[in-house]
Amino acid sequence: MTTRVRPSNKRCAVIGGSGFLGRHLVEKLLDRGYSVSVFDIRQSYELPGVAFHLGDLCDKQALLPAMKDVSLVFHCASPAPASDDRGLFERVNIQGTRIVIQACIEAGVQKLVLTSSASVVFEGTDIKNGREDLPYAKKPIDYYTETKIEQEKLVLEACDKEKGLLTVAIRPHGIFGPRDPQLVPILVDAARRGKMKFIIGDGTNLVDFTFVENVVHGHILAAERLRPDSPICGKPYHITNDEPVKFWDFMSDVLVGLGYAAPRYHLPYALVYGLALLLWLLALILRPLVSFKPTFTPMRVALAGTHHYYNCERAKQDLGYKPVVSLKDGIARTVQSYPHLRQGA
Ligand SMILES: NC(=O)C1=CN([C@@H]2O[C@H](COP(=O)(O)OP(=O)(O)OC[C@H]3O[C@@H](n4cnc5c(N)ncnc54)[C@H](O)[C@@H]3O)[C@@H](O)[C@H]2O)C=CC1
Ligand SMILES: CC(C)CCC[C@@H](C)[C@H]1CC[C@H]2C3=C(CC[C@]12C)[C@@]1(C)CCC(=O)C[C@@H]1CC3
Repeated sequence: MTTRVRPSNKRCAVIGGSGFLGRHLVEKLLDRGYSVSVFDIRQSYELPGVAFHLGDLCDKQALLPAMKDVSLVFHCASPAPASDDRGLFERVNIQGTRIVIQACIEAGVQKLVLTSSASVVFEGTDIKNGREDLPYAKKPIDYYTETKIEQEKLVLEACDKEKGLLTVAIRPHGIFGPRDPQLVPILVDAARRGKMKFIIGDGTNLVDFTFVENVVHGHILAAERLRPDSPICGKPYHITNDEPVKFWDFMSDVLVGLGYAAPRYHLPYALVYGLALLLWLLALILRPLVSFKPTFTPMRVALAGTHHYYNCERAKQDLGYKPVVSLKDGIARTVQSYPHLRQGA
């Protein structure tokens, strides 16, 4: 049996702690002896040692009690990219993040760790071994990305040693793992509708998929290394599995692991992208009358048909980061965790 020690400087808050990444982060923080307040619009589980505070992060008065006596805040809340709701993304990711920063300053929080995204530099064209000094996307592909860029800028600019708030941004890419509500469920839904027979493009494009425990590891290292004299203050860090993989090999491994056929037939990338763009426009125009959500959005098609993998040397150097779970083990553990999504279940 392990005894949990809870020193007072190990009090932290996780905004978005009911979500996929947030809950994995909370579980690891508890293991490491932290006491945790979760702030979220919903409560998705119960755990001893976790105090839940329900509310919208755009409401400072609701946030402040969750930050009481807390020295470290993780901000990993965001509307899901699939919501494609510009107003919601702007309100939560931009205005809400301003409020999170104000609340941290008011509550005397010393460290703020943001979950950003490697996609802040992605414009739909190849990124090979991209480093953190790539410029932000000038033409972000969707509202999610557009507002993640602004969110990251706000948090990094808020790093102020004089005011006593230190900040850092973690940029994960393609997070996957048990309980993910996005990648595997969307993939399986597409397979069940017969839409996963096709490979978009020639199928050789390399991408990063990052097992959730590696992302958590990167966040905790960043939090623990964030000190006034450390080089990480106000900087973004790529956190990946450091094992770029062919997008369609990864999809096939997950599909086959769950009992579905791997995609086989090739479709030209430009054709599928064009169709996805048309469908997206149609959905936008018809939104007041009918609501439909295309599976193949321009963002998903771009992610499926281009190279996008990132260099995480900076995290290795400054944070001492090294993935703790390999891609192979991560895929096996993920597949095993979705018995209800198996073919025929
Ligand atoms: N899933 C992925 O592949 C990647 C995710 N990210 C980032 O990681 C973070 C976590 O993502 P996931 O865990 O995948 O998403 P998730 O949807 O599972 O979790 C997000 C959480 O934020 C909460 N939330 C949303 N709006 C809120 C509001 N107004 N006030 C309070 N709570 C609110 C939700 O209720 C949810 O529990 C997000 O910031 C996302 O942008 C970055 C790169 C890749
Ligand atoms: C229908 C198929 C072409 C694709 C099915 C799988 C996709 C749902 C996922 C493949 C890459 C994923 C991804 C994200 C969401 C889920 C995928 C599109 C993000 C957009 C999530 C938020 C981010 O910050 C970046 C991610 C990049 C990879």
